Amino acid sequence: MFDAIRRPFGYEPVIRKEDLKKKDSKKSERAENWQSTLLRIWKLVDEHRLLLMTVLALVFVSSALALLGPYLIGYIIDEFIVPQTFSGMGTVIFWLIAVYIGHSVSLYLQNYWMVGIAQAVIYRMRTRLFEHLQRLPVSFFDKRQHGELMSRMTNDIENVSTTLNSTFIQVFSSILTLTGTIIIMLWLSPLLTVLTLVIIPMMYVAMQWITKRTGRLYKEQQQAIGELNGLIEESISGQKIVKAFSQEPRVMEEFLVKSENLRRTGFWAWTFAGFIPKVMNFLNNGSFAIVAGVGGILALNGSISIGVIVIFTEYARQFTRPLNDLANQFNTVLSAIAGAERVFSIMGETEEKDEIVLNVDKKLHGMVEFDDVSFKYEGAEEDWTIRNVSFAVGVGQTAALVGATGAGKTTIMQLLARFYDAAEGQIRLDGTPIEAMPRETLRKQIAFVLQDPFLFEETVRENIRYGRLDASDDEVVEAAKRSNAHDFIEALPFGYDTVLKGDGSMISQGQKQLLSIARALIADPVILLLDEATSSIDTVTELKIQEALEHLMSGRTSFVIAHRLNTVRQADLVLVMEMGELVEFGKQQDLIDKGGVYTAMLADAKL
Ligand SMILES: Nc1ncnc2c1ncn2[C@@H]1O[C@H](COP(=O)(O)OP(=O)(O)OP(=O)(O)O)[C@@H](O)[C@H]1O
Repeated sequence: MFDAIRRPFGYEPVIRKEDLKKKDSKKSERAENWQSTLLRIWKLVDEHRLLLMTVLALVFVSSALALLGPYLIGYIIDEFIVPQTFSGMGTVIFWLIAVYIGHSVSLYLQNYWMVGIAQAVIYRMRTRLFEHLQRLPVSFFDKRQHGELMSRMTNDIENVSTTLNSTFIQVFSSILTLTGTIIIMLWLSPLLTVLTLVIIPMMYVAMQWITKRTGRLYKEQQQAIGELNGLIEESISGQKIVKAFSQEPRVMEEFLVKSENLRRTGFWAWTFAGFIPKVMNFLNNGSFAIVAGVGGILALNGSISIGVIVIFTEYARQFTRPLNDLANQFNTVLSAIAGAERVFSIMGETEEKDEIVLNVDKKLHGMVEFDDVSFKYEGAEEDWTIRNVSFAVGVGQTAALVGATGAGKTTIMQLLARFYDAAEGQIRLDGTPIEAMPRETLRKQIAFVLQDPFLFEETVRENIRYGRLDASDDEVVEAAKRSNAHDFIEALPFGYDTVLKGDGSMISQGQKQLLSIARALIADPVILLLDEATSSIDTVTELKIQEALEHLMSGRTSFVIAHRLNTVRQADLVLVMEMGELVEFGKQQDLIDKGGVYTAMLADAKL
């Protein structure tokens, strides 16, 4: 595992046989996606058609001027310098200067407008991706590392941005310059043209060899970056857990493995990419030597002029430069297309949609019914996570969910909030199936108070207001008072304006709970989903939380994942879960009288 440390420069090719097989089997799929990815990028760019046409016209002008420059130099040599007659040379030099100035101005303008188009396109892409992420179901986030998604939002979009900013113009101008150069060269000397073009097949073979490797390596490198970012993100956000379990060496070990993987893929990707200009330069110089040598002999014969040799050597240089550019840009384009492909694939993920939507404008009261509900998480090994669960909780009642860990208590709550949809059966709120309600309507009726509530890096005030964004400052304070959070908030350095850093790590677990109760209070939901804290909180805070919860729960239908006997005692109903099934359901006293699973749990002191 620590090979990377022992063998810091022990580079070896990363392409293993099994990887080759894996990638090859995906080849056809990749090619298909490429076309549609390019088409989708094009559609975004095409929205700026007029400006794009202007840019293309300017590229045309600048390419033509780039060809005209060397031609005028050759003309000056042949017409004025060789015959030593200088009259009229000033005018041609004036035009030569004008050509170069025109060339620069058109380059500047095309760049200015293209960057404008590129930034607008990237802005839209980023916004659409982010909007789409907001609408994706919870199950989508279950399957992906946060770092990987971050990488889509940042690296991949950035790669597309680079390509659009500069590569697009370069590719187009390279193609124009190449075509123009070949036409003028053929017109001046077909023989020298053939000699100049001899290098093209060589370049092609070299390019093929290199790009075959770099494309694959770039993809591997992007993947390695995503994995490493994921690990870094996890280890920073879970930093306390890492420390609490003294897992620093393991995290370091994992980091080293992933970092080593990135070093290896990065090394080979950049090494192969770095070959391209070197090989091109070598071939370029060879071609230059051939043109100069053979051109010299032809000039001695008198079959061509000195000016033509100068034009050819200039063109030979200008000729390989666009080829060089094309080769260089190839990698950027490859990684941009691969990035765009990944971005579009996320955009292609199915959003949470409200299919059969009834307009629920009546005031909801909070009667919850589960009717033979079964559900299984995607990729879960068991047949069912929740199986044939049926129960009814009346308006304003409190139901305590009890059961061993993994029994399915949280899943029941997540199904009720429609984070996931039941596979079978029906969940109803006030008699209306929840699938028939817009998710937003449903979720506005529900508030969560979790064990470890998520707080944003915002002021205390805004964290509470998160429950209902249009709540006034007075309402925020009122909610804080009713949830016993007001006193501790007032004692914070800036009171309600104190910014909570790093997910509220500066306040205690109990205080976090109080804030989350205030947030739920301000949302004024019909249904409450609570996960009772298991962590030990000091008695005073515990009492404050209890009191705040009583305020919060009064008059609302509440589901509590109960960890304390006292909570179950106070509940109207108890749901006993065992391996995804509702094994007992009823009043606590009735369950005790029955002497079943719940009684056994009490006897085993599981509560
Ligand atoms: N996102 C998920 N993807 C796949 N399986 C999951 C997912 N979330 C939970 N599970 C599995 O579903 C089962 C029920 O989990 P659930 O969280 O509902 O249990 P729980 O009773 O709330 O447990 P706990 O008291 O530990 O919170 C468990 O086996 C769990 O591993």
